[in-house]
Amino acid sequence: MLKVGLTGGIGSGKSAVSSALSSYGAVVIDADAIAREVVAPGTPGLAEVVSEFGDRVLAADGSLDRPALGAIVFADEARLASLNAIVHPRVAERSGQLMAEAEASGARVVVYDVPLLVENGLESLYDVVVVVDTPDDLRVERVSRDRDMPAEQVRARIAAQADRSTRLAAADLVVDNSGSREELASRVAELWRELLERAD
Ligand SMILES: CC(C)(COP(=O)(O)OP(=O)(O)OC[C@H]1O[C@@H](n2cnc3c(N)ncnc32)[C@H](O)[C@@H]1O)[C@@H](O)C(=O)NCCC(=O)NCCS
Ligand SMILES: Nc1ncnc2c1ncn2[C@@H]1O[C@H](COP(=O)(O)OP(=O)(O)OP(=O)(O)O)[C@@H](O)[C@H]1O
Repeated sequence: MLKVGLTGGIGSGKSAVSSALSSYGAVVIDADAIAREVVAPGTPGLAEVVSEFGDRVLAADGSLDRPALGAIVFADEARLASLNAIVHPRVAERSGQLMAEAEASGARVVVYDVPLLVENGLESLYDVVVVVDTPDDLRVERVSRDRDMPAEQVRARIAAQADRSTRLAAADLVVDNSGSREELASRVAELWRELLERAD
């Protein structure tokens, strides 16, 4: 099984790439989705987050108030490090389980979609590291256009992540997403051919 680490900063287009790879037949594991599961209502992860940050990060229904927590941690490096220390080990454990399940199921290519691959030094866990590369300004424009997130909050997250050259230095393959969605689709088709060759 070929293990692919797919990374890129906020709004680079990882989800678009991983959903196309999934339609070609890759098994996709999504770190952002796992990071939500491990702090779902009733989990020890959520209890730990509340004990660290207080009730102000709980919504009225008892779930995590993600915008409230985001506003705290992306304005303060030390607070972000505390959150990461709670969430990341749980994400690592769960994604390791899912990776093992993919292997047992006979998957040929598994793609781990993870924004913080470079930041967390995870390169050696993968046979191939794919970086989705999109200029910062375009990422700010796309995310603030498509999601309910003001441009300055997107910039705060960019500032909390590896810079472009650091991320590119870790790449075995790069997918340029500075063009249209159609251009991205044809680049992902090429990427899939390349991954299949490497899986043989
Ligand atoms: C702070 C939280 C609650 C904000 O939630 P929100 O729904 O607004 O964002 P979401 O989780 O969908 O993340 C969107 C994007 O923000 C960026 N981002 C998220 N967490 C981090 C982080 N710790 N460091 C840098 N960038 C981050 C990533 O590009 C991610 O794709 C949430 O991001 C979180 O719990 N982060 C810590 C866990 C984490 O590192 N997740 C990333 C993958 S493991
Ligand atoms: N080539 C493109 N042209 C225009 N919009 C795009 C293009 N590629 C992606 N987008 C849009 O940009 C936004 C960010 O893309 P996507 O959600 O795939 O990024 P991501 O890397 O998964 O982000 P995150 O790190 O926040 O999870 C989405 O709203 C998506 O629809």
